[in-house]
Amino acid sequence: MSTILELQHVSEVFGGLTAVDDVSFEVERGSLVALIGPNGAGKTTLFNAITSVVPPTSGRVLLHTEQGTVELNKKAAYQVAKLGLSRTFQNIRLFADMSVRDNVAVAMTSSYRESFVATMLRLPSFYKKEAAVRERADQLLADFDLTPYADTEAGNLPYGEQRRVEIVRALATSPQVIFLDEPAAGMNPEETADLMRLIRKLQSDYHVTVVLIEHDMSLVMNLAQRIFVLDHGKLIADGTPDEIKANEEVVSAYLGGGVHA
Ligand SMILES: Nc1ncnc2c1ncn2[C@@H]1O[C@H](COP(=O)(O)OP(=O)(O)OP(=O)(O)O)[C@@H](O)[C@H]1O
Repeated sequence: MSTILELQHVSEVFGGLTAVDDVSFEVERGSLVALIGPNGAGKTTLFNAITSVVPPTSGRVLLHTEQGTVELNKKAAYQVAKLGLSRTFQNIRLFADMSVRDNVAVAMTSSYRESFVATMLRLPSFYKKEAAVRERADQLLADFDLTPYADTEAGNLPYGEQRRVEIVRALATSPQVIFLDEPAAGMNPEETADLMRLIRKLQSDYHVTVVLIEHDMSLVMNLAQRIFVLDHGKLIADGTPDEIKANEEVVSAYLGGGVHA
């Protein structure tokens, strides 16, 4: 196994508040890991720091690829996305008035970029690329049982389906790492079970490294191979689900008596 993502002493300071405090850890290529911790622990802030949405105040975020190592903290968010990191947000950010297919296709346009001239003149290559984008979007929708909704406006879908579309859209750019911010929030048990199958598929069929923030401990303990625990911005534990469940500091900071795994 090799490391794909490495955080070295990452901190994020907002005015007088240290939201992420000297966090270092490594994520193995192809693994499925979770970031957990109480409300306000700094989980979303850390996602924002890794993906350069809000670059870290200090520390380094390294992406190790076959071509070499890239320092993500020196890149803009769009460059980080191009390097193969994609994410979903706590609040769903689909284009509500666009069809499900178009939501997925739009995400792909950056990887299938056609020249301005070819687009304006509608040259044959433009139509070829358009067809390729549509074909791949439809393939992804089929893989994730979303074909019946392909022509539905995304905003009209039930909540759980919208979340699934968002994850499939994040996958459309063929990322190396996907970051999911509370994917099970607001889902009923049936939707959560579907979501767990979807997340497993990202790893098993698409070989994507998955990093997720989640408060649903049953989902986390069942899915994650490794768990990182944040509390007040600090990494207080890092281990397998069994190690985390047995960690007294984690139990008193976060899990309490309520781990239903
Ligand atoms: N842009 C910002 N400016 C100032 N403070 C911020 C900013 N973003 C986050 N914070 C603060 O940083 C801390 C960490 O917030 P963050 O949203 O990362 O926590 P979280 O672990 O994701 O919480 P939750 O589980 O509730 O989503 C909080 O105290 C929050 O108020």
